[in-house]
Amino acid sequence: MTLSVRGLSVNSLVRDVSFEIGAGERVGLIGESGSGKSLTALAIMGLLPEELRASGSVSLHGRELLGLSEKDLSRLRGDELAMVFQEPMTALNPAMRIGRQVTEPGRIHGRRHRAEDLLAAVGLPGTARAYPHQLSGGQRQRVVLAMALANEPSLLICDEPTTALDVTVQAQILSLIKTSLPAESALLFITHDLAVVASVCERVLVMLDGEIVEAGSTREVLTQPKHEYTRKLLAASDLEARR
Ligand SMILES: Nc1ncnc2c1ncn2[C@@H]1O[C@H](COP(=O)(O)OP(=O)(O)OP(=O)(O)O)[C@@H](O)[C@H]1O
Repeated sequence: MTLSVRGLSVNSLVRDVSFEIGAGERVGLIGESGSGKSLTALAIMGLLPEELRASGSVSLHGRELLGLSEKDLSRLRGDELAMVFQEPMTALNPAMRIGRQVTEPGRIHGRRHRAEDLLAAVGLPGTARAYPHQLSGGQRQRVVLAMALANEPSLLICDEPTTALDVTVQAQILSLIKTSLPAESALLFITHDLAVVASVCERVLVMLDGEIVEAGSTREVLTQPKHEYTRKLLAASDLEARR
């Protein structure tokens, strides 16, 4: 199993969360704002703010991550573990050329990549000498994806990666995630958009008030939701209208 989360709690904000993601599996995590999706992701990455504490177990290929030293965690991040956030500028250095930024994760982890190759793979040939402010929001998110995927992570976590982008660009980024993620990588995709889950994920977890209240195949959960909260989420979405 690539990722195994067992009884994960973050203070009392996330409670007793358990799920697994196998190699190549794409799993959605949905739920309303404040339900604990981001804290779950940050706990897996070892990036919780100092005042919060995770308990339970998070293991990657059988190796326990909770309690690892910052040094060991930073060795995993950008290599085995990668994360893409909603706002690409949070992951980019405004004063560094794009080409150098995309090769940085490789350099840190002792691998050499050509910036041009990484950028071409995300549809941005010829941009290596640009600075982030010279790119559009969608192009910046492509750069972040190029960085996240450079070392072919075992697990990629995307936290609302398209929410800050306009609709046409959202579709391009989603299709890029689907096509450029290595076949063996596990994906945890956080979104509030059920149409996105339907297009990207084969399984989905539904979070409410810090707990997972429903889990199953995307088809099952979106067509025959068991939990009342999932039914409400579906009723409130325009998923049918977009089909
Ligand atoms: N550093 C913190 N200290 C205390 N409470 C926090 C902290 N960070 C987040 N919370 C609270 O934890 C709960 C879960 O937050 P989280 O960001 O995981 O929600 P979310 O489901 O990702 O929401 P969104 O979709 O808005 O990002 C919220 O009630 C939030 O206010």
